[in-house]
Amino acid sequence: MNSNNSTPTLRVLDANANRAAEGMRTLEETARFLLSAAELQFQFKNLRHDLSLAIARLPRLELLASRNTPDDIGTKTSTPSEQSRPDTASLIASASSRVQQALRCLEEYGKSIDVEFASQVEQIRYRVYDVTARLECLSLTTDTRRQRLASARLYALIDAGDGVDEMQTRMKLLADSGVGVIQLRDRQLDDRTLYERACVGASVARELGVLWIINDRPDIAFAADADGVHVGQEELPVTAVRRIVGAERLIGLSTHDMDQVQTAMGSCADYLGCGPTFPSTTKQFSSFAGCDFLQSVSDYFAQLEVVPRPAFAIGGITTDNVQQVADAGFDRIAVTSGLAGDDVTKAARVFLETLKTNDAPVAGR
Ligand SMILES: Cc1ncc(COP(=O)(O)OP(=O)(O)O)c(N)n1
Ligand SMILES: Cc1ncsc1CCOP(=O)(O)O
Ligand SMILES: [Mg+2]
Repeated sequence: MNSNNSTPTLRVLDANANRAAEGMRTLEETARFLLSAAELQFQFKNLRHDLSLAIARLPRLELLASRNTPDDIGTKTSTPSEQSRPDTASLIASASSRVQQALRCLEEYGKSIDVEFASQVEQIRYRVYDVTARLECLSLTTDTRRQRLASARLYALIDAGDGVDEMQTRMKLLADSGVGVIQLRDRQLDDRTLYERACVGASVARELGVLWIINDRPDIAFAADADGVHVGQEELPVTAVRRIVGAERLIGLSTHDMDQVQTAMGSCADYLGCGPTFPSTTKQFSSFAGCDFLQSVSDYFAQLEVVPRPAFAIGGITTDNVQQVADAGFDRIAVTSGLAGDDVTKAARVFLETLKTNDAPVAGR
């Protein structure tokens, strides 16, 4: 091919090499900063590197000389969907499709210039299929966790019970009764047993379709592939917890006053525990934030311009006093003993019915 004939081909190659590299960089940054997916980030980095090696086979000077951006009619056209990127999953899907299309163009047009170049690009394209699918799956799982959290009204805290079977039976009963989130809170277990129970619970929770949260221990939540971790004000700060558990897992944070709630709203916590509301048989307290605190949280959330985080009232909540929680504007609760008795199904029904009939402005929507 003489140089005049090859100029349009080189323009296609130049434009698509840039498009593919830009798209890969977008996906790499998404893996790194939004999803904390180190292995996928590494894969995209390798792909970018291998693409540059393949491009290096093309005549660089001629490629640059063929570039004519001002006259490129394609730079002036964009579709409405290019202007809006609603969520991470759509951003990934759109960047993946751009990269794949660009690689296909490189492959087809590259054949006329260098067959080995086309074959290297083909291999890169296959790897891109795999890595982008994994990234998209990861982001969809992440979004699903937050969506499931947003629709949860009942959150149960359990200990590990007398054995795996008992824990599993309890989890099933809770899930069947309408509980959306279950937390493993057991301060008696050694680390090894806690980890093993966390692993079993993670797989049981997946089957039951409930979220599985580990109390206090981001390391165990991550290692056991739980859905998240819950931490208190005296434990690791949520920024440090986020570094351990990654972007896709949920982080819950306990709050006891309005300063803590406001700080939490500026943090990367996914949900709040608000309390203690009433005296509890599960944990001793010398003072109580009470329903006044819950009411202040509801009032504060109602005047926010941003969407508040889901907030669960906690501490001594029973079927006898849950109406007071609802009256304070909450429609989410986290409960241990109130869902540990013989008739869990009945208690859960009363809780859900009381919270549902709440007409007051609701915290966390
Ligand atoms: C949903 C939820 N809210 C609050 C807590 C309490 O956490 P913390 O203050 O760290 O106290 P301990 O549970 O660690 O004793 C919670 N666990 N879950
Ligand atoms: C862990 C915790 N943090 C505040 S209250 C509480 C205990 C919740 O259990 P219960 O519902 O039995 O009071
Ligand atoms: Mg704690």
